Amino acid sequence: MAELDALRMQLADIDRGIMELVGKRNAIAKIIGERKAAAHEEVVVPSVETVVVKRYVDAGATAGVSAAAATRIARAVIDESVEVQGQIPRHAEPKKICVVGGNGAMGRWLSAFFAGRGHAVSVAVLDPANAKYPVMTVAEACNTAEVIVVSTPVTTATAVLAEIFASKTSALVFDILSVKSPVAEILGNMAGAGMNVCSVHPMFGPSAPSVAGRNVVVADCGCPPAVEEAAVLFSGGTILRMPLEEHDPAAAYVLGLSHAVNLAFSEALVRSGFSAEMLNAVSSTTFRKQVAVSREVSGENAALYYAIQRENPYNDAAVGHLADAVSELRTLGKEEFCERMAAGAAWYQA
Ligand SMILES: O=C(O)C(=O)C[C@]1(C(=O)O)C=C[C@@H](O)C=C1
Repeated sequence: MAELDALRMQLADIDRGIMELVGKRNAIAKIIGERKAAAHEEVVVPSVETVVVKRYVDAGATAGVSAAAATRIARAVIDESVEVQGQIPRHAEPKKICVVGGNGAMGRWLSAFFAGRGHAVSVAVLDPANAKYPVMTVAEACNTAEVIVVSTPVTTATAVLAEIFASKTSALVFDILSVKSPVAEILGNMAGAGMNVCSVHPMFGPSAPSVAGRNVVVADCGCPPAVEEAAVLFSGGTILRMPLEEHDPAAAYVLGLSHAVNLAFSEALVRSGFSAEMLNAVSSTTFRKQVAVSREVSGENAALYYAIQRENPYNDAAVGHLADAVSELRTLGKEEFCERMAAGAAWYQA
């Protein structure tokens, strides 16, 4: 026992040393982050990350650490420096920004995010008593705000955009909907009428600690300068510029399909009659990973997830591929099964 205790104390010393080193690494990452913030550069640099991961794997090989563990450790320290860099305030030219729907989960996230960057944030909300920022109406925002963010559910976004359209405001206007088809026409009409409008989709939820390392789609609906103006507001994130019509076909896979897989997985578990406790006790590696994702998905905003399944017209095809693939899996011969598995592996490699 005494021997084990002594060995554990040695490990404790090493663990503290590792944390000290990670802290030193964070401090350097912070300085790099400050330089990036000043230059409005993205936090994540994938080419550098590849070099860093390789460095860990190579050093691990010399030190007797498996490549898998070295990769996980590399990812953990890189993710940590991305979060550190994400907390660094980015000083943009301060703007008067009104978040319509500022009491919703993403509305609150955006309000805090913009306020944290020194912008003057106001909100247009149905329940002013619960607002955390000064409240104004959409009409007032059209007269006074420099940026109007439509962060309402898809069901009300068109009416809000119509009111903004009618005002002919000169403000930068964008929505943050997960599905763009229902608003594509009005956004195009607004741009056609010379308004400063684009469409943004932060590819993360309201629990994100910062925009660093997270994808933000900034879609062009006919006014390219609006895309650049909106991109600056999200500087530090990984900005993906695309034409608006390309958003929903891709979102059908990165949102619709991946949600459907996880919802169906949870549904199958509910139908199984087994308890979570029982299956977790016998879990395999794949089951454990899948449960972690599906469990998180099952706790998300159901109304939003319903809209993502139903409002994107491209979803049917994406989820249709899933339904076909699952039903065919049950009858495929061995050879075809192996071919399809190989085709899947090749798709990821490409
Ligand atoms: O080299 C940088 O630019 C860093 O910010 C450091 C670092 C790292 O932790 O190694 C972090 C984030 C980048 O994506 C790449 C590398």
